[in-house]
Amino acid sequence: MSHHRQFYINGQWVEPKGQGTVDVVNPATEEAVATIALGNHEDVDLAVSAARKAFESYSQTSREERIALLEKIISVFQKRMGDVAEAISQEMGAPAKLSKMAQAPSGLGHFAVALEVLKDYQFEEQIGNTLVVKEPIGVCGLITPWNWPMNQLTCKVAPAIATGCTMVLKPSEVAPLSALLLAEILDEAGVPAGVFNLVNGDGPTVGAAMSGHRGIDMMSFTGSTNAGRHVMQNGAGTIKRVALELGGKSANILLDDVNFEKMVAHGVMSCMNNSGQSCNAPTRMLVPNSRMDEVVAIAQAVAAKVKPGDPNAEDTVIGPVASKTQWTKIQDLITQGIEEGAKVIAGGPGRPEGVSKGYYVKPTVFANVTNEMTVAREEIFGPVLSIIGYENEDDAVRIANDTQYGLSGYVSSGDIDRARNVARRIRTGMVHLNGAPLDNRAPFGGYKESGNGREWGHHGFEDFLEMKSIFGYVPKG
Ligand SMILES: NC(=O)c1ccc[n+]([C@@H]2O[C@H](COP(=O)([O-])OP(=O)(O)OC[C@H]3O[C@@H](n4cnc5c(N)ncnc54)[C@H](O)[C@@H]3O)[C@@H](O)[C@H]2O)c1
Repeated sequence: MSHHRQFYINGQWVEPKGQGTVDVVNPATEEAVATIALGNHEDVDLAVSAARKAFESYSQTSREERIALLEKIISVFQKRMGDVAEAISQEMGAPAKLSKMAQAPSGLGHFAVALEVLKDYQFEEQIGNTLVVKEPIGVCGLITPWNWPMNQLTCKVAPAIATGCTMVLKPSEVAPLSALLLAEILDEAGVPAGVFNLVNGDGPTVGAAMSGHRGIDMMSFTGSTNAGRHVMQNGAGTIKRVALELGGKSANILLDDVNFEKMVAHGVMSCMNNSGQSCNAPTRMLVPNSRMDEVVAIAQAVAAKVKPGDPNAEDTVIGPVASKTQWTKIQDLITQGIEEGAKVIAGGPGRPEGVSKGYYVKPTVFANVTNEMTVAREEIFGPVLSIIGYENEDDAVRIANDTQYGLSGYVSSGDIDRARNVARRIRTGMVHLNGAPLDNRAPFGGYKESGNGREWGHHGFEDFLEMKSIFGYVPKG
């Protein structure tokens, strides 16, 4: 990648107007692996102008033309999979195996799904003598986080391209390498100039300039609930659509008839995966009070085997967390958990034994947590699990729903009907039954302060489309 300090605007790599720079730090080594430029409002203006101009023609392209374009993007992306995986590990510390098997493929997956959806998406609907048409919303502002960097980028970029929108992307300044690679991929695939534009920068400068921009019709934001609030506030002036995918504190309810050995282990591992840096991670494990001792013993044994290690080592299960800021925030929350009376049954504060470099966190499990404690309420975004006891099924549902968040939920039971029943009572945008995996053709998103948009699959097209009713459009013949 030779374009670290440049932005991709109107089909070209250009010098930034903003004067600032920031280092991209590999969290495993604490060493800078690249330096990127930080843009300003002038860079945003240039990118928005390019996107507005391109919208005139790109919004008029046919379904077939966009299908051909997505096919080309997929073939170039496949060629660059190795580079993508490597960039992700460098910028945010995911183990090489996770980058290769999950992080990079999830990015490609959204292009593949968008292609399939586009092939027979219903852009028009006849209602009596009215034709309802769904049209591209216009220029989209895309802002993404660092935790699943390529996945977050493509679940926005792919539907935007598929629906005929043009866009300005600001990726996370912590992990911008995936986005620079994506720009190279889209350029090689022949995406028309101005359809996709990339400006690097920080949230309060570039992110805010985008959110408030008159030339941007819609913002699609993924990140923390706090930053999402800013985007919504800044977007209010122009009444633009603001689609938000925000934080979570998802409950994992283990009903009393599960195989505890299996599902406690699954719950611990799902929480620790990606060093706990997934918005939908099952960070609150809800178990019957009567089984607490058994659960603690299993969780302790499982967590003890999760050794954080060098992302490049083949057997590494979890790497470091993404940044020093993140490491410090996690340490503070672990300390607060202890101060508030939660019992540490694995991990705890400080770096893992024998580690002196890198932003490594000990996989930490708290037991005897009450849902009022900070570790049960705040999104920690690290390998930290809180185990909370409940009295009965109603109590479990009450605790699961007693949170500002509503992203995901997890329910396990030996009786699938019981699990399905409980799933319907959980106020979240997604629920996993008995450890079922995600499905990238189904909507991903949250209730409450976890957001208001839905990404992935054909539902993910909707944020990028406007609806127009054409009355008197009498069907012919
Ligand atoms: N619901 C989801 O789909 C989903 C997926 C992944 C991550 N997340 C959430 O993302 C967060 C972790 O990512 P993060 O630390 O990068 O989050 P963050 O909110 O700090 O940053 C996310 C993005 O927002 C930008 N930003 C920050 N302040 C802004 C502002 N005032 N205006 C506009 N943009 C601004 C950042 O530069 C970055 O690009 C967690 O809360 C996690 O739950 C949610």
